[in-house]
Amino acid sequence: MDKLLINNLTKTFPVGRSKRDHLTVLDKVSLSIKENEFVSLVGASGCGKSTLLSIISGLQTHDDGDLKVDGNDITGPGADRGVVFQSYTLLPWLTAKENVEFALRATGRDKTESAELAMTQLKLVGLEKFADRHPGQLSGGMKQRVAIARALSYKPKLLLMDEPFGALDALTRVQMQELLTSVWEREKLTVIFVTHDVEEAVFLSDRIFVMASNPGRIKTIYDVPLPRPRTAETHRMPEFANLQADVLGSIRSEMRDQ
Ligand SMILES: Nc1ncnc2c1ncn2[C@@H]1O[C@H](COP(=O)(O)OP(=O)(O)OP(=O)(O)O)[C@@H](O)[C@H]1O
Repeated sequence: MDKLLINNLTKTFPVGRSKRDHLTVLDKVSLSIKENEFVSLVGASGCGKSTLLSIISGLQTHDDGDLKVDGNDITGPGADRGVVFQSYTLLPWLTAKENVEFALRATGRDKTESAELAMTQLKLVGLEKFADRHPGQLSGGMKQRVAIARALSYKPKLLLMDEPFGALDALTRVQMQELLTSVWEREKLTVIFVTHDVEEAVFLSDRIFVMASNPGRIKTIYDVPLPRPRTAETHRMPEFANLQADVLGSIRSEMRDQ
């Protein structure tokens, strides 16, 4: 069954003073993503990856086309979708646990249930010992783990991630990729992951969607037939390097055509 179905999605932004001047950022984007799939969106800067993710999250509206999660139209943000951005977006005056609790309270859970669920989620990302720390006392990787715990706390089945590991150092990034893969497998999530890092996309994904720019659209879809679980060994497989080169070539050829 399709977890997400998008049909002929179009998005424009007004530019200039006249109402008629607009920039078409996404042009008739159609795609479907199956339950429990891990999909990455890659493409040149400005091709519309974040806009597409933001429309799926319900934080931005679209002009035309249909979007459905589990067969239901997307009309705004909802607890069926969790979102993690590159910037940590934690509330600095709340502890790690309180940040997660805050999101849970917003979905209508009472104080006791929110506190219990928040600790369960922090354990899931290995942060139970840091529950009482404030964001300013946590490393970048830890903050991003809190953001993942928060996004998963109300049990969404579709997780939307926009460059979530972009601000992390290389080693922490690898650790976070492994953490995400294990959470994805355990929680049977469907993930849409925006990244500039093609190696990261190949390592994590079942499929990679390369987007083209001006206007943004899906250019090529690559299957990633690498076995799971993926490990450090996976990076050394010839198929890994070949696929990485193909995806990079597709992005570069698109940039040359612009
Ligand atoms: N609120 C807005 N108003 C006008 N134009 C916008 C707005 N938001 C985004 N755009 C434009 O839409 C296009 C797509 O932007 P978007 O951020 O989705 O691209 P992206 O592929 O995520 O880029 P990057 O990889 O650099 O993050 C860009 O040309 C951008 O300037």
